[in-house]
Amino acid sequence: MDSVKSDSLLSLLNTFSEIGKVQPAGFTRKVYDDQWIRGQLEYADAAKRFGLNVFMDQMGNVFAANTADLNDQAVILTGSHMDTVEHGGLYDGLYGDLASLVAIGDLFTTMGSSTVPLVAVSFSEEEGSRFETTFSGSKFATDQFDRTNLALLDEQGTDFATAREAAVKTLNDVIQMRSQRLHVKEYLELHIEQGPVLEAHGVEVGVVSGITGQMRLLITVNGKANHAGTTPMDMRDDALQTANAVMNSIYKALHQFTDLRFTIGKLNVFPNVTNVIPGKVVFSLDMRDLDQAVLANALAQVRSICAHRAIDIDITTNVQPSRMAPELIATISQSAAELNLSQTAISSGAGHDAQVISYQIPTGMIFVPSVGGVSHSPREFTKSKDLANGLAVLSTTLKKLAY
Ligand SMILES: NC(=O)NC(NC(N)=O)C(=O)[O-]
Ligand SMILES: [Zn+2]
Ligand SMILES: [Zn+2]
Repeated sequence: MDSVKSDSLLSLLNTFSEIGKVQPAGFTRKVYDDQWIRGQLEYADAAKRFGLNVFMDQMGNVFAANTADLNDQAVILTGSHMDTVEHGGLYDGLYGDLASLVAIGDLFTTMGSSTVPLVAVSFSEEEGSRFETTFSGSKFATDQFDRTNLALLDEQGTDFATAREAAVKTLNDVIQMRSQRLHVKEYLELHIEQGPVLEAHGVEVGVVSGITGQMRLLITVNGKANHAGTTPMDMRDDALQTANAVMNSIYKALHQFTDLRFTIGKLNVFPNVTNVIPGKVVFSLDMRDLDQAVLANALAQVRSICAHRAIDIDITTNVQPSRMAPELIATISQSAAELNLSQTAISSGAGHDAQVISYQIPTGMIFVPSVGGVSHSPREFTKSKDLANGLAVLSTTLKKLAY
């Protein structure tokens, strides 16, 4: 595999190792914040250096095409997301984001225009780390975005619409707006595995077969805030005590499922003061399974645990499991074989833009190993050799599909 491509990728990753860097370690680029804007601008600059044609949409998704003249043509789209979780790693999203750009830029430099136009994309948001909505970039690009999400507030009380407008305006000073939706024929996404399977089996490339369904709930337990010293124990309505009982029942009930993965990862206590009985508790519940019926059953159990109490359940994410397109699985697999890389079929327990896009457009995904299976952590790491392998598979696949 040629080193020019992987050198460009490593040098771009190096540039981005300053964008959104936080102390003591890791990266935080939440959608529309200053570091996110910096990232999208840097992405656009890199795309221009490759001679690609850069444009954006109203959501702040940034695109780079290998032709200036797209019109209505069906294109092949490839990319990932610019946003991170709070204190995330360098590679989640950004790897596929930058590798797509390098792959298309390099093919354009060495082979010129393609028969089917190639477009790289840096999606605005996938993680749901600023607002309680996920995949808003890829959903917008495929007309699946629910506009009621524009009213969602972040923790500082800024709404989605206002944050978006300001960021998009800044980007639009240097990136041209294209209001016409792209006509996408096929979508490809390269991503780190974020789990331990490839490394454990000593396999270089994962050809993704499907992506788990995902349901995220916000559960609000209501009680009555009152004085910690004067309110007798049998006369209080302590929201945290109720939440604690409910969480324990949820752990117990959901542990009965065989494959379900569930996490209570967020807990907010109000007013969160030592000498005040908690008046309200909000906690998250993230549930994943490849079988939608299992998720529906788990949800029913959670609802029954919460019934007859002052509890509200808000479903903030509900994405169906998805299958990658057989013909793209075959092409990716063939590319890996031609490059003499070891490969395996793998399903994804993480959600991806590829997931929501696959509901509408034939989609394929490529994974490379994550050291120690660590992700959503500053300790996330993928070796340069594996980064280069993934890029080579993506590039070979794009060449087969578009030239
Ligand atoms: N690739 C990801 O880390 N995705 C994450 N984010 C979404 N939106 O699924 C997740 O939680 O799995
Ligand atoms: Zn992630
Ligand atoms: Zn990701």
